Amino acid sequence: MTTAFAPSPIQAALGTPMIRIDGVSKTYRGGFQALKEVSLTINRGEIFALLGPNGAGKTTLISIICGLVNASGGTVTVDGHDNVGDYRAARELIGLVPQELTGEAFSTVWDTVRFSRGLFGKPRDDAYLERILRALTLWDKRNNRLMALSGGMKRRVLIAKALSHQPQVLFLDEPTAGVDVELRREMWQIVRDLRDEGVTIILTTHYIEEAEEMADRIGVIRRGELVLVKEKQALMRQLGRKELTLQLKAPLASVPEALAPYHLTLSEDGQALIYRYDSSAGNGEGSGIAELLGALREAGVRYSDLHTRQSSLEEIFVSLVKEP
Ligand SMILES: Nc1ncnc2c1ncn2[C@@H]1O[C@H](COP(=O)(O)OP(=O)(O)OP(=O)(O)O)[C@@H](O)[C@H]1O
Repeated sequence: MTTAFAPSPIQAALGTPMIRIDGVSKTYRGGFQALKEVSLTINRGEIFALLGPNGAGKTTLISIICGLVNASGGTVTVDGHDNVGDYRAARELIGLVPQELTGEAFSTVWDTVRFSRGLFGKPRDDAYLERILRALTLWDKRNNRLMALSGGMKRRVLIAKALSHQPQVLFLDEPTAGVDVELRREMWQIVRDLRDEGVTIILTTHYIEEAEEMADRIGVIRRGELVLVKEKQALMRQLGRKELTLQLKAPLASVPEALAPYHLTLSEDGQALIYRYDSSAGNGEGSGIAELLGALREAGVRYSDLHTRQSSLEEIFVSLVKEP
């Protein structure tokens, strides 16, 4: 899908700040503090994934940026427009993809997207709407009523609606919650295509795999605080651990004393030894693997196979958000 979505000038400014969140706090009526002094800059053309356990404050933050919830303190600008003082200009730059389609069951796909565009006061542009429907493979369904669409098609209508007014920033709230693996991959491709056109993407997700697969940067929220913001690659390099698994030729009852310095773990069935090491070390020097293999030989432990694995973002995430 080439240049279906975004107005082209965006491309020129990739990497410059698009959203600035400065000291944003939120205390709900009743006194619950859902956000504490959150500051964050999101750049044009990046995919930013916001992770955090249930109730961490993700939806609150997104709702504040989109102007749906008032912050108790702090400021948000979208492409330089204050999202309170200059609400209309800021909101016009944003497309929001909610989790579920509500309401318009009897409307057709075409009417739905046209209506959404109209809500932003944008002039009618059927050629643009045709392009987005074609890009989302909804064109053949344009005269179908929403209630007659499959779950996957409905998800695409949500994206088409959010894109109908040509936003430069797209928020996706749990974009693939409850969808099957095939559709999930399809949605990921759609999001990447949007990013490639210069649309800035912010997504919340519970699927760590989704962030691992797509995000350029990751922010982790925990109890209303932004506890970490990092490039995904750097995060995985820094916090990741590598694991070497050795499949043994004969099972062991326990790890031999001579191998104690390597802090090996023996699998429950005694058939495999697992060695964990820092992923910033290579496979050679520094990782201790050469020494370990030598020590295994000396201890008479023979193995039939070995493989390495990098810890996933999921493991990193769990270690970051676990309660102290
Ligand atoms: N309108 C409200 N009034 C009072 N408390 C609220 C309100 N909305 C949210 N909260 C509370 O604020 C906290 C953050 O909620 P929020 O919906 O932002 O979390 P979340 O990270 O999006 O969670 P989830 O992953 O479950 O969607 C929660 O403890 C929630 O109970």
